[in-house]
Amino acid sequence: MAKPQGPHPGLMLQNYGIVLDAGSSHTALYIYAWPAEKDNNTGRVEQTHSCKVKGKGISSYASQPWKAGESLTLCMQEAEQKVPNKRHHETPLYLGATAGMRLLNMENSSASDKVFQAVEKALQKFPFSYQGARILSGQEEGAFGWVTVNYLDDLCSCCVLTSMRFLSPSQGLETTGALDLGGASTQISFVSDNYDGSESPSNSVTFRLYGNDYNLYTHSFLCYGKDQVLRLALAQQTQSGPRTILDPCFHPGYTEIKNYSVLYDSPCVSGRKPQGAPENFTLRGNGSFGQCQEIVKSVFNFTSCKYSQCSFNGVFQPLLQGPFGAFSAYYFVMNFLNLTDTSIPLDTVKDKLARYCATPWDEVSYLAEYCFSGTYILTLLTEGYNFTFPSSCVYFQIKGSDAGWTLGYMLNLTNMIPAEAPDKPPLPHYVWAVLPICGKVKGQRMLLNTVLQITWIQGLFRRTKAFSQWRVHLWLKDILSI
Ligand SMILES: O=P(O)(O)OP(=O)(O)OP(=O)(O)OC[C@H]1O[C@@H](n2cnc3c(O)ncnc32)[C@H](O)[C@@H]1O
Ligand SMILES: [Ca+2]
Repeated sequence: MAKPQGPHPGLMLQNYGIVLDAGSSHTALYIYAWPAEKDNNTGRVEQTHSCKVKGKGISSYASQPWKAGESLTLCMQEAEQKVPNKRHHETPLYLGATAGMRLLNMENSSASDKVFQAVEKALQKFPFSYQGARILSGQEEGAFGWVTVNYLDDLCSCCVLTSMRFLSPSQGLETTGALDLGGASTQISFVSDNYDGSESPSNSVTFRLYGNDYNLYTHSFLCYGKDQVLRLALAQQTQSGPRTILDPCFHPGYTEIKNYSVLYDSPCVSGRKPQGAPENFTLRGNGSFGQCQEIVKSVFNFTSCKYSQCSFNGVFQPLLQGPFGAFSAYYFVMNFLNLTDTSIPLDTVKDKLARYCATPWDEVSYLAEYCFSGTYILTLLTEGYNFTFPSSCVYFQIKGSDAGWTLGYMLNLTNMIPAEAPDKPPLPHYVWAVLPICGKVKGQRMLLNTVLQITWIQGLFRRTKAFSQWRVHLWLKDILSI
């Protein structure tokens, strides 16, 4: 007699979840799917589709809020096509806004409310199970980015660190830090063995792993995303209200007329607008990496630190402990500049960047900001966070599914982080590049048992209503096969 056949794998019932990442520079929609038939949602979550919303981020529609809602329509229609009809009503739909809306809310909270009303109205027209739109705190953005990176956790499958990640004699696993560089803010999140969270509780997310308490350190620097930091650097150079500046972060021969009001129209710089400045100034590039780095350094404050150690601006940061996955603009910029090659030492990276910055504008001719952005990233990593290449490991995502806070956010809100070890690899394989060299990782290694389970997220999360229900079971890939 023929054996009864199970369902064809292609016909397996899937559950879906949709998250809209309303960033400062643009909005992106992500669809995630996981097998519906698994008990307790233990199947692996995969990103099945993404859609980049045309136009700028929703915070740019402050003066025409209805357009913020309209801007989402095409991607939402695409989502309607991609999620099977019969799953629409059960598919949760979330929108999380980050630094652009944080800034708008600081500047004009009623404008921010109107944008949210317009967005809600637009999203509720679709047949999904709408679960709300809100601004994420910087800590949430950092912590969910970290959850995503560690959930994906395919980080080292293609790089030299594979064996290093399982170094401990007791077969422990080291978690992976997360570095996110957006347009308006930047996040750093990692677990450091010698950090118990007491020195700076606002940077601490405490969680319990198999009977042991661990602390995630996370900090979000508002105004230190790459677009806002460019404003900070330009504000630095226009304090006397000049008509022309010679900017070393732009290519020789580059010229642009900049409007003072537009430049200073952001809470990151608005308090510093020079009195009596003319309407416009002319920015002329002179392409000097060294001088550019001096300007970029001047937007960091290294003078005050009331803790045992700080990154910058008086913000506590424990001893770095890697590896780290760097995504968003870290990847866009370093990939564009061809600087993700694992074998390039830091000095060579600097030489290459110096040559790029010095390239005349008529030989580059588009995308003027990469000299500035590359210089900012190197300065942020080495001077801001104190990465000591080549003794630290930073990986730039170079392909595969998108890393970011959205997956971690959805896993949390749907109580979906699996309670059992995954039975297949997570999202399609990540490929990461190492910059510049993966060497000895500083600090002790975190020792975990064969199964890593995050249960209660306490500390910061316990203090916020959104997290009062947080119960996470995070199983990291490969652990059972160690
Ligand atoms: O996190 P926040 O600060 O809210 O901002 P965001 O979410 O909009 O920020 P992104 O990571 O999407 O983008 C960061 C920067 O990279 C730029 N960027 C976004 N997508 C890009 C791409 O595909 N190629 C090159 N640059 C990109 C974008 O203009 C921003 O300056
Ligand atoms: Ca972002």
